[in-house]
Amino acid sequence: MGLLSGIHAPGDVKNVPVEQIDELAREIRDFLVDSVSRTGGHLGPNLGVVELSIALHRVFDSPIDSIVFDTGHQSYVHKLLTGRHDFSDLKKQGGISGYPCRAESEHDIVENSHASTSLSWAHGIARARKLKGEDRHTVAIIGDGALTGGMAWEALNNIAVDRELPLVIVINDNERSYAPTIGGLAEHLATLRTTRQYEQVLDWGKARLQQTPVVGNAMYQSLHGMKKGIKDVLSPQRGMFEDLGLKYVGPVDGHDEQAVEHALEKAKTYGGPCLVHVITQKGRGYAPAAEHEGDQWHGIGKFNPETGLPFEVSGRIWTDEFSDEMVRLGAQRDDIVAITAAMLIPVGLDQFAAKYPERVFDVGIAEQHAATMAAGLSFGGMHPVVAIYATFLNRAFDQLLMDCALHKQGVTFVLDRAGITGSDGPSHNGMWDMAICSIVPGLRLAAPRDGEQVKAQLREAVEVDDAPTVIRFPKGDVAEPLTAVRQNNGLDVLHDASAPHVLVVAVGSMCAAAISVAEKLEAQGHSTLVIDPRWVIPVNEAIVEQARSVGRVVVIEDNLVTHGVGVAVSHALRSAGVDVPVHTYGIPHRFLDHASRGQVLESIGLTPDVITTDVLARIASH
Ligand SMILES: Cc1ncc(C[n+]2csc(CCOP(=O)(O)OP(=O)(O)O)c2C)c(N)n1
Ligand SMILES: CC(=O)[C@@H](O)[C@H](O)COP(=O)(O)O
Ligand SMILES: [Mg+2]
Repeated sequence: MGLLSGIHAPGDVKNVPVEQIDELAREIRDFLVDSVSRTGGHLGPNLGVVELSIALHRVFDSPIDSIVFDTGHQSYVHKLLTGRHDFSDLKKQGGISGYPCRAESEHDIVENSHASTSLSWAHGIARARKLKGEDRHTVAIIGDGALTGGMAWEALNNIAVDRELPLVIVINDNERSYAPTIGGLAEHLATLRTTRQYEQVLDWGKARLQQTPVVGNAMYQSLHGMKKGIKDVLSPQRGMFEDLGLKYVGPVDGHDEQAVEHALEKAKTYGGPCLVHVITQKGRGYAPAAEHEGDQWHGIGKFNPETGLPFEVSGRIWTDEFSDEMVRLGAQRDDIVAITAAMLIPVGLDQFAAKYPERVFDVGIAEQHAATMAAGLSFGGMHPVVAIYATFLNRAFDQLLMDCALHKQGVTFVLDRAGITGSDGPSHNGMWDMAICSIVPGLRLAAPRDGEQVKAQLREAVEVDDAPTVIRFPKGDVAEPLTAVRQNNGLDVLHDASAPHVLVVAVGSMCAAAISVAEKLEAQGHSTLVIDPRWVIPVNEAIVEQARSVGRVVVIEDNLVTHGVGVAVSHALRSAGVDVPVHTYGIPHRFLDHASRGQVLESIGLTPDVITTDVLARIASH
């Protein structure tokens, strides 16, 4: 690995002779395929931005200039070009993050992996530079998928009138989120791409005709006269961005490094907000990725680089339980519709979509629109199921509160990746959903403990037509079935005790851990009853009644501990005058570094051993 091993900082990128840039790009692609084959990661997006990233670091001067990546999953090449070459522990505990990370490098700015924020970040940074009179450039790189997020358009609306602001916006247009990008914007970008092909055809035609003796030049002139007409047909309104007041450069072949450099230089010297439309291909240079229909290896596990075949075949995951039950529900009720925010396959709606294509809506990376569109669908007599990752519900909180709950609309939110996800870093943990849902009047939230409960609770949820309902479950392999030993006032008893001293309230995926805690406490002489309320928000009154006859209550949840179910149970007991100690165990009130789910749970003490030891200590203290 010649050239890449010599790249320790952006200055080294600038010093690569032009004629060796293609070799550097080849080395980077070889590195990405080889390294990610051993760790897994976002191979497709990063293979698509090799030339773009090289050009960015040759035109701009990071960290004097600020390079802001949207979502950040496509920043591996940027990391390589800023001297970080050890990807052996990518996304693992203590290893390099899969997203920009300020602790790793002064070249990294936005760590948030929630899409569509880069333009707002860049607007603020550029405006600050201007106010301070600093001659520093700001460039944002936003994907065509992230550009479907409403926040990006809030930013563009503001940036467009900031006409003296030196700000470059690169649209990395690979026509994909996971699946092909949807909506009017995607169609407009396609029109611009067509224009590019049109221009190339015209340039080709001009050259040929002008070489044709006698009639050629006359024919070219008449064709040129038609150009306006053809162009209007091909791209009736090339200027959506220009109509906003933004300078538009492109479309540019994103794999022609010199062309990208030229366009970036043009944008950089423009002196005002300038948008560079770069056409790239996800998975570029590695056929198994580039030719993968589903998502062009947006995110991939370990694989054999020779064959492109996966080394890991995942077992049945929580998502599969939801996916299968949605198909069954869809057959029984034609009012059931589904909404995804550009993640049809990852959230498990692909089967439902295959059977009922007219009843699935992919709204792009637009969770806010998804939530309120669902309110509208409900008002119109449908029962929408909004399937998103738990962490992305944060973005649609006001729509959940003020459109779904205030209007008592029967909308079901299915939150995948709830709780600790781990390897995708702090902004991907689904640790806030039960906190924000707990303050929504009328909302009902269920946390299934296994696959059977996912199916059962989904069915119960879609029966509710006068309030939002939420089902939340974690990433990865579905839990072993946990059968209740008996029912008690709507509570599933998972571990029984005749005269319990301790009542453990187990939430969702923490039920197995709760049973283990009970067994350990009983080994120390403390009889313990474990219940799974199933529907955990609002607090089931039966918990309050059960708590009247015990010495203490323990609540274990895979959610923010300071604002989750535990706090709600404690409040319910206080309000009912039940004066027993309540010990809550969950995720601490801080952002968590990337590591595996198991390692993070271990690091925060959300394990049976640590919980048991703490409960025993509290019993001993009073
Ligand atoms: C608010 C939000 N919703 C969903 C996601 C999940 N997600 C991660 S990357 C991605 C697709 C991004 O597409 P694009 O911006 O075009 O980048 P590309 O992967 O094509 O480079 C999505 C939907 C997210 N990160 N943030
Ligand atoms: C970048 C992004 O938001 C997702 O691609 C993220 O990597 C979630 O991946 P999983 O679907 O593996 O949880
Ligand atoms: Mg894209």
